[in-house]
Amino acid sequence: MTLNRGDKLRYLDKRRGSMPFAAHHAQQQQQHPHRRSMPVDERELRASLPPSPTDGQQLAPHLMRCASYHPFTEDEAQPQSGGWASDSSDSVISSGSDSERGLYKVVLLGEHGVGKTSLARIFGGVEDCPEAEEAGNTYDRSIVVDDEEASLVVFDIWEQGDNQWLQNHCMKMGDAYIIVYSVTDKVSFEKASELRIQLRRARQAEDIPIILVGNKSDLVRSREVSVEEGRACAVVFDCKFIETSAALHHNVQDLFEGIVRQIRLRKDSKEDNARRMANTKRRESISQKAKRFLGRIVAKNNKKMAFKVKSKSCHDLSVL
Ligand SMILES: Nc1nc2c(ncn2[C@@H]2O[C@H](COP(=O)(O)OP(=O)(O)OP(=O)(O)O)[C@@H](O)[C@H]2O)c(=O)[nH]1
Repeated sequence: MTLNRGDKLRYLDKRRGSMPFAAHHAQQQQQHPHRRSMPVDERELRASLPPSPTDGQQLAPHLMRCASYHPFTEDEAQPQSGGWASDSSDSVISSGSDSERGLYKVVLLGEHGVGKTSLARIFGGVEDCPEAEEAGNTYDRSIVVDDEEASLVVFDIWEQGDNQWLQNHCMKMGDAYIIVYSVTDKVSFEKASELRIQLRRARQAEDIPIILVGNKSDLVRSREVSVEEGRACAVVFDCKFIETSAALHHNVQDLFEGIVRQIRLRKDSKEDNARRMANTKRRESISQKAKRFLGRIVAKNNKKMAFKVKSKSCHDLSVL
């Protein structure tokens, strides 16, 4: 959706229904769409974070309803109960970050017209709804991936141009990022690389899940970016890669499931590392420490090998 500059923020006060991916679409249409409200301006957007998830009412075997978000008004300096209210009345407020509570913020980045909104609307299940144009720019829902529920809030608020505050905010707020380009537009592909660099700068020490998405793969005749170029870019920028077609709903579900898997894999490996470090520190002798040190040097020399392995795995969204 191409909006005039400023439109995206202006739309933030609108409400958005949550519905399923295509496979469940017909079934979901009969159910009540879940709605959420968004902040009206920058002040409220700032105040609105972080929300907390509380509810997951079953909508379909694969997709579930997610908690509603209520932005704070000026008079509400901090929400009494965490800023989220579930559709059911029994909101439970817990301490800890959103990601600790299993709510993940996924931010879409990319040039104008590459298909960010189309992908987000498919995720939100509202692409064919008459209210889609009226709706806001965030899409929240819970999805079941590998038999485990995860709640995602997908933010389609990125704006190219000179809204520095919004851009900085986008770069900092995400638990995961989807950088979209159009395979029919080389400039958008180059922009995707720039965005990856910007993101790396903004989140230097962090290992955030990022998926590079080549959208519009259905437009075969006007393709300007090959699959190989996309994959090579993902390897260089150390992120995952997938081609999608929002028009055909191709790979869109895999994309959002993939982002959940990438988030989980990092979370698991962080926990494993912490556990391993604690154990190692306790037991490690000097000779073992020396071995580990040498191991690291050898690993550095094997970078070329690592590159090859990575290029094979960058399209596999279920591994690190
Ligand atoms: N053929 C084809 N068209 C697509 C696809 N995805 C999006 N489009 C079309 O491309 C145009 C732009 O799509 P949007 O989803 O609005 O793109 P956007 O990135 O949100 O654009 P901005 O809101 O301007 O940043 C629309 O006309 C879409 O229908 C796709 O996979 N295939």
